[in-house]
Amino acid sequence: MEQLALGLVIALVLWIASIVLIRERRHRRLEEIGQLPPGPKCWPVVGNIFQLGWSPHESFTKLAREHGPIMTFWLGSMSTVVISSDEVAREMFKNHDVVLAGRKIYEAMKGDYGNEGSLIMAQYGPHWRMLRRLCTTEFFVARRLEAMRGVRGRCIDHMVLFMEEASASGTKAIDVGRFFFLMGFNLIGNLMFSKDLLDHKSERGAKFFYHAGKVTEYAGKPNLADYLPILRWFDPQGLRRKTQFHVESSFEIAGVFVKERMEGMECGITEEKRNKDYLDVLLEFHGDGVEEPSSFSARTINVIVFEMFTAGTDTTTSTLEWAMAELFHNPETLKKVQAELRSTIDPDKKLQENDIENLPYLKAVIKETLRLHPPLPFLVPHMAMDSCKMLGYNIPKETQILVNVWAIGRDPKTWDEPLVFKPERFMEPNMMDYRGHHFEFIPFGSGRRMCPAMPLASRVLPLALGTLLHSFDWVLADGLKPEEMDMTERMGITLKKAVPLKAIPIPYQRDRVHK
Ligand code: HEM
Repeated sequence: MEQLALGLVIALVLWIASIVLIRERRHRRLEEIGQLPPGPKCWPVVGNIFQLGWSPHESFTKLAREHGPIMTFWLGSMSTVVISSDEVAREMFKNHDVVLAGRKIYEAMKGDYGNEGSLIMAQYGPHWRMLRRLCTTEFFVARRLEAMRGVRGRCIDHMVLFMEEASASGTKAIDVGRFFFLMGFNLIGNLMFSKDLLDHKSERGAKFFYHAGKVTEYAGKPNLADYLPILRWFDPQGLRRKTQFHVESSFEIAGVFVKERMEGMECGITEEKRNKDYLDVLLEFHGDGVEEPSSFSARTINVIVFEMFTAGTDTTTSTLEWAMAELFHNPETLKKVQAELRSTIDPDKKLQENDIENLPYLKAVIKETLRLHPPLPFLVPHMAMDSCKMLGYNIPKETQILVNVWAIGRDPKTWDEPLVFKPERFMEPNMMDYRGHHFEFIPFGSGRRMCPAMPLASRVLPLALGTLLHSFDWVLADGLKPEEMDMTERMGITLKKAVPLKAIPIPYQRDRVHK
C-alpha cells in the first residue's frame, strides 16, 4: 500500500515537472521568436487561471489598466491575448482580420459537432466562406427579411398574449426574460421550419428547447480540460460528455422536423401557403458554384439549424432583458421612451416595423443597452491561424484572441459618464452605430466574422421592446423601488442578468391617459 502511494506521489511529481519543463521551453521559444504582449506574472501549470475570477470581463478590464490594452494571459497552457481598447481593436480588424479569423474550439464542443457543417466554430476557409455566403445571400438578406416581416410581428404578438395570460390581467409578476426567450425561440423556429416550437402543445418543441438550453449552459461553463491538456482524457467536469448528449438529443428532434418536410415534399403533400423558410433554402441548396459541397448532408442541416437557435436566442433575450432592467432602473428614461411611442403610434394600433424609423429614442435605448451590456462581452473567441506581428508584438499561432467589447463600451476615454445609462448620447448627430466601423462600439463584432444576423437583430430588438412598452405599463414586482434593483451580471455563454427581472405588465388603456 505504502509502495503504491509512493509510486503515485513520484508519478505526480514527474508529471508536474514535465509540464513545467514543457512550458518553460515553450516560453523560451516564444521569447526567441519575438516579444509577446505584456501581461500579469503567471504560475507554472495553472498560468493566470486564479486571476480570472467569476466575472472574467471585469477581471480583464482591471488587469488591462495595469498591463495595457493588448495583454497576454495564460489559461493553463492556453495562451490568450486580450484586447481592451478601440485602437487595438481597429488594428486587429483593419490589418489582421484574416489571420485572426480562426476559432478556438473548446473541449465541450469537440467531437462530431464543430466539424461538419458548423458556421460559428468553422475555421476561416472555404467551408466557412460557403456557409457565410448562404447567410448573407439567403438568410439575412433584405429580400428574405422583408418577406418574413409578418413572422416577426406574429411571434411578438404571441409574446404579448402569453404575458397577458401569465400575469392574469395585470396582477401577477412575470419573469420578463423567460418571455423574451420564448419569443426568440419561436422566431428562430419560424424562420427555420415555419413552426411555433413552443405553443403549449408541442412536446417535441419543449424537448428541443430543454436540450438546446442545456447545451448553452454547459458550453458557457469554464472547463479545466481546456486549460490543462492532461485533463482532456478525463473530462473531469463531465462537460464534454453532457454537452455531446444534449447536442445529439437536439439533433434527433431537429432531424424529425427535417425528415417530415422531406417526406412531405416527396409525397407531394402541400402545406398551407407559407413563405420560403430556411429549411427550404437548405434542402434546395445545390452548391453555390464556388465551393464544395453541392448539397448538404442531414448532419450539416441539423448543425446549421441548431446553431441558429443557440446563436440567436440567448443574445436576443439577454439584450432585451437588460434593456427593460435599465429602463426600470432609470424611470425618467422609461417615461421618455413611452412618451415617444405613445405620441407617435396611436394607442389602439400595434407597433409596426415601419414605425421604428420614427422612433429615434427607442433605437437609442437599444444601442445604449448594447454598449453597457453586450451579450457576448468577448465576441466569440477568435484564434490566430498563423503567427503574426501586431503593434510590434508577436502573436503566436493558435493564440486565443478575446476582444473585450464590454471594456471598450465603458472606456472613459471614449464615453462621457460611461457607467450611466444615457440613451441621449446616441441621439447626437453623426453618432456611431454598431455596423462594425466604429471600433468604440462593436457589440456585433467587426470584419469577416462579424455577426451575420445583425440586420435581423436590428429589426427584432426595437420591435419587441417597443411593443412591450407601448402595450403595457409596468410595475416592479414586490413593490421594489428602482434604486433597490439588483443589476449584477452573471457570465455564462452570454452575459446575463444574475437576478431575473420580475415585473407586472398592466395593459395600457387609452382612457386612463385622457382622464
Ligand atoms: C442581440 C443580438 C445579437 C448580438 C449582439 C450578436 C452578436 C454576435 C457576435 C459578437 C458574434 C461574434 C463575432 C466575432 O466572432 O467577431 C456573433 C456571431 C454570430 N451570430 Fe450573432 N448576435 C446577435 C444575434 C444573432 C441572431 C439572432 C443570430 C441568428 C439567427 C445570430 C447568428 C450568429 C452566427 C451564425 C454567428 C457566427 C458567425 C461566424 O462565425 O462567422 N446572431 N454574433
